Amino acid sequence: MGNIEAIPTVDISAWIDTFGTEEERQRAVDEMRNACTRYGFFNLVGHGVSPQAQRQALNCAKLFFTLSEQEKMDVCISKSIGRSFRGYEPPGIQVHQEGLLPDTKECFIIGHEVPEHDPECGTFSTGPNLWPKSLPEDEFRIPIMEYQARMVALVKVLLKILARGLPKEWNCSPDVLDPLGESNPSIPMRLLHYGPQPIRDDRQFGVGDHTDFGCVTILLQDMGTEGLEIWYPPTETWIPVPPQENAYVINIGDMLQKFTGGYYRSARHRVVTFTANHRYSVPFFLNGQLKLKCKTLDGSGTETIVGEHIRGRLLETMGKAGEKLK
Ligand SMILES: O=C(O)CCC(=O)C(=O)O
Ligand SMILES: [Fe+2]
Repeated sequence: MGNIEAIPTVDISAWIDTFGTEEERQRAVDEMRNACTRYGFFNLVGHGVSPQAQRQALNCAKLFFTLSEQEKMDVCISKSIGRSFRGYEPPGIQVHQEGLLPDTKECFIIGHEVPEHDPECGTFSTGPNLWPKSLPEDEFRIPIMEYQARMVALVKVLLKILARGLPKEWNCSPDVLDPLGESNPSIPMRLLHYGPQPIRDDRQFGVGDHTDFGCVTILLQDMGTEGLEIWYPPTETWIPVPPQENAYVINIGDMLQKFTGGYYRSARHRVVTFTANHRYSVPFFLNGQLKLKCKTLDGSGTETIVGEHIRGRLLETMGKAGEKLK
């Protein structure tokens, strides 16, 4: 077996530009299927999101983490309504594996904006976002919500391509994955910051070895801040996934792996931060429509309710800070 050193790159410009030919669109389907059945990860290019929009999202992350401890704690997750799970999560909360220390990352979580008067407000992952008072709207809230809308549009295209890549013999409709991204799906986006960790400790990571809980993750990494690695079982090695200019890293999560009976892989990954550098990244997670009942598409019959699956997985990692989700 050859030396596997990099995840594949998939170009979806034929699905974004109206002049893409059928042959080019099918090529993107085939490439994405290969990437998702084999690695569960790929670099995405030709996605149509401008470099300016990407830079602005990262700048919002950098801006948030210039706030003082007090300003960050003013929008702490514990202040979000019910189980809506929005706002600032301090470092040292999530633990992904027994024996590992809690993640060093700190993050700010933004979801679908649901007003307080909505009857669903306060249910899991559903409610108003928390916005820091000291950050001007046009530098923070507005660009973030614009970027979120871009991510929703992009993930809908990815669902179309992934649906077309499913095995022919399953006879799935080309729209079979669409409901995951419809009717106000759960779409947490995390502005992430990893502080430097100059002293190496094999139990301490930026984010410890884990799989994502939801369906599809669209990850934006800041150039020059390496650290993401994915586990590749055939060679039993960690493959580094360095940031690429203007690209995204896409990965499949546990919910889509379940829905497709394991056809698309939810791969283990982690963020190694044994460096003196800061790292910023912005993952957008399509968890899916929380009430949706997903019966395994291969016909084997197992049914999973998206919201129950996601909340259960989150609770496993949140320790005491997860009390509010119970
Ligand atoms: O920061 C990253 O590159 C990845 C973070 C991650 O894996 C996650 O938040 O699930
Ligand atoms: Fe992840």
